[in-house]
Amino acid sequence: MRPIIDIDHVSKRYDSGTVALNDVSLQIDEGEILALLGPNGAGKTTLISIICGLVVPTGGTVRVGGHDIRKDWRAARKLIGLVPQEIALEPFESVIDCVRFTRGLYGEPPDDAYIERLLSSLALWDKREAKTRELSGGMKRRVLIAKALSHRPKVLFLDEPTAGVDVALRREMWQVVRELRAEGVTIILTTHYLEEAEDMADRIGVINRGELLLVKSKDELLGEFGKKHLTVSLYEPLRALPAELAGRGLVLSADGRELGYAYDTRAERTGIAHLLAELAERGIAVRDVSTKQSSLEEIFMSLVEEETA
Ligand SMILES: Nc1ncnc2c1ncn2[C@@H]1O[C@H](COP(=O)(O)OP(=O)(O)OP(=O)(O)O)[C@@H](O)[C@H]1O
Repeated sequence: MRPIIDIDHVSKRYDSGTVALNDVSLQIDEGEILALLGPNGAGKTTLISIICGLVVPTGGTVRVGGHDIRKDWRAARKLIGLVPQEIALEPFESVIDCVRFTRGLYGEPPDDAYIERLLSSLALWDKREAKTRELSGGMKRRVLIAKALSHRPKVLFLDEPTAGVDVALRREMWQVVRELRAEGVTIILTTHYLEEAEDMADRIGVINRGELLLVKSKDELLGEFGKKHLTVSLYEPLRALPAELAGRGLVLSADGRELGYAYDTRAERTGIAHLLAELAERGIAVRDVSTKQSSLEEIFMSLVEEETA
């Protein structure tokens, strides 16, 4: 299957000299939800802005639906909707006019039946005649989504759509996103809420300092990096790891009081029973054991820290 978005060796150096993206390549398939994670200033908005034609890359090419975003920008942009980070709406315009207007900007003929369906699906139909300044923050965010979908794009970018939004509303927004995906819209979102990415995304991309560190399916990421950690506290500190226990991935803490062991919960044999038996055999008395599952948050932090180190 041809990807709906093909990002090929894209770089961006702003006039200030900041290198916001360094040789990023990424293919996004039709119908998937991709979450882009990364700390502040990592380059996420720059990447989205390049694909949407708002920022010009200093290197590389981007194709949307096979159309080069620079040479064939009109066709490429028709396929894209963007929900920006900042809420910017005309305060005295009605909801319906504002959505109709955006559709017109894309050169699409009026289609009130579609606009009605769109506003209804976003629970905005009752508010269609309200001026946007009369809306709550959550409603305003939904108007931004309606605007972004007014020309029926195939790809929707959501740049931190739930930043500063309360928990109930966040759930509501995610319901909207799920429904869009069910209709076949490809969704690329940036978020700082890792549980959101864990909950929603099919694939997760991690960006740090302008580099795409990895892109993996969420299950693969959690499976590969999402190990469980066993910590064994010892009665007597060890000076060093006994030679017989070396080479098994055991780590002795600096004070010698704890043995750390990472294991894959999906493995048939985790090796824990064996390990505890061997400790007992060597007369190493165990005071306590605890286990912990690594979350996406820890995986993310370890990737970013590893790269920064
Ligand atoms: N117009 C600009 N001119 C100069 N530098 C910029 C411009 N826009 C962004 N940058 C810089 O590029 C880098 C990447 O910024 P970007 O907004 O893409 O990051 P981000 O990952 O979206 O961050 P956040 O999570 O904070 O939104 C930052 O160092 C930022 O200061």
